Amino acid sequence: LHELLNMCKRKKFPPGPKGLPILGHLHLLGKNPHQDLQKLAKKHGPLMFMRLGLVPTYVASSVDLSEKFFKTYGHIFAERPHNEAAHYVAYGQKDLIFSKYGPYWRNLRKLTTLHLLTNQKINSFQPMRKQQVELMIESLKNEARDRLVVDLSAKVATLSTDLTCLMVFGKKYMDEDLDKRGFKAVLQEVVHLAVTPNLGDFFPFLGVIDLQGLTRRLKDLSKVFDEFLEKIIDEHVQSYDQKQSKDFVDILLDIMQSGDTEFQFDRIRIKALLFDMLIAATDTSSTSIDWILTELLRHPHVMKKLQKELEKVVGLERMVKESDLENLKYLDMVVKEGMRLHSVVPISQREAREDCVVDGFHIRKGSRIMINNYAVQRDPNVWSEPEKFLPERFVGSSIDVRGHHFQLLPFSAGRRSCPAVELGIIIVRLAVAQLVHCFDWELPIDMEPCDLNIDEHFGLVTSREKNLMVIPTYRLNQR
Ligand code: HEM
Repeated sequence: LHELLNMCKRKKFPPGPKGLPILGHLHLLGKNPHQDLQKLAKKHGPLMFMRLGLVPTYVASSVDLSEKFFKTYGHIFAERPHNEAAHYVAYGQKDLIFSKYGPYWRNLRKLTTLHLLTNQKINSFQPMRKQQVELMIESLKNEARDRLVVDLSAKVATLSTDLTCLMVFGKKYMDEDLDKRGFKAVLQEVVHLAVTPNLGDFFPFLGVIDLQGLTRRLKDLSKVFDEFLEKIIDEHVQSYDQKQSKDFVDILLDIMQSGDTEFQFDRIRIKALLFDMLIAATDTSSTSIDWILTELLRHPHVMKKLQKELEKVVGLERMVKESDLENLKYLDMVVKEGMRLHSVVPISQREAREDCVVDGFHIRKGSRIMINNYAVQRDPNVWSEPEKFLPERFVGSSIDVRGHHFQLLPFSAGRRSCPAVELGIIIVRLAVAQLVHCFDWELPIDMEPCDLNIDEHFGLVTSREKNLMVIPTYRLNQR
């Protein structure tokens, strides 16, 4: 406390770039803020102070600081920053992703991990995953026969949406089901709006004025979504007794009807959680798969080595099964290395719940913290040749993606990290293994591996800017 009082008096801020009046440092952040912040950190140091509009912001870019913010002082930095959009789309933040840190969030997180994301539940969806991955392979096989250039990003996105819908709702939703704009389009617009920098987030007094018209669009979209979720819940209530296997809606209805929760759990809260599952599960998985395949295409010798491992463990007579995954050690390294170079959530944002001192610098309650996972995963002090795709760096290493190693953060770490790591990892490994095992992949004519574009598009998840276009050739022995 004594140290804190002294700090307050001296107001010692970490170094940082020079800011402008009013805007602060907002003008320094371009379309890929994680890359801009990494460059600035090289100049100003691993802990920087900036002002985004009126919001004091601390940017952490080293492994040491990621451990401090996620773990050592994790209880102080467990809050998500104010987000205008979340208020409208996530039922007044009654969901898990955007809810305020505290007993309500804790109960909801417990409910999610104890009832929806258990190993037993994840295993119960194994036949469904098998079937959906096989459908994707079957459709690619047809295109391979005609030597077509396929939009692999779109295929993987469809797979991911279908897997999510079947797990959460028990059935697939087609484009026209949600609204005339289409299911995927509406989902994407919600996700887009949820991360569009809203002036109200940086200049709270502008929130009410709604200069960008975002609030209008958000209200409109949340209404479309709400009607859709209402319909789904009604359908589930009607077909309640005839169900063999339970999807997430059935499980949540069970919990609501049992009345066993330590907190009020009603229809609004069910809808809020369903909303979360849709936006948290879909693009994260498909984008991770997309990036890993991109790196494999850019590094044909790694692709070959992975195919050799698959030939040895699985053989060319059949497709990959989930039970093979634990024996695919090189696959595990390829997945980790792809996720290290392309974190789909490159910046974890938090808000300080109390005053705190980190590395001798005073951080005031309410300040924003940006942990630049992208910079941490390329920190030259812990990663040699950090810009290179080298799966072999994980040979003999115990580093994994579960949030205990603060240099590798694809699912983030600490209290607000991903509660679905096990599920996410299974989906990513299975899809990558199956695609690499079943096909040889070529780039369209005249394109060398090194020409393959790796430009990023920052959003709620950071994806490839352009879809991945490739030519598959089926490689398993046909019976
Ligand atoms: C490869 C797939 C996935 C990746 C890479 C991923 C990544 C992440 C990351 C990085 C975060 C934390 C963001 C932060 O630090 O602020 C997160 C949070 C979250 N994820 Fe995932 N995720 C994946 C799949 C899933 C799936 C399949 C689900 C649900 C079925 C899910 C549900 C959630 C939820 C609910 C949160 C918020 C937790 C909270 O605030 O307490 N994720 N995810």
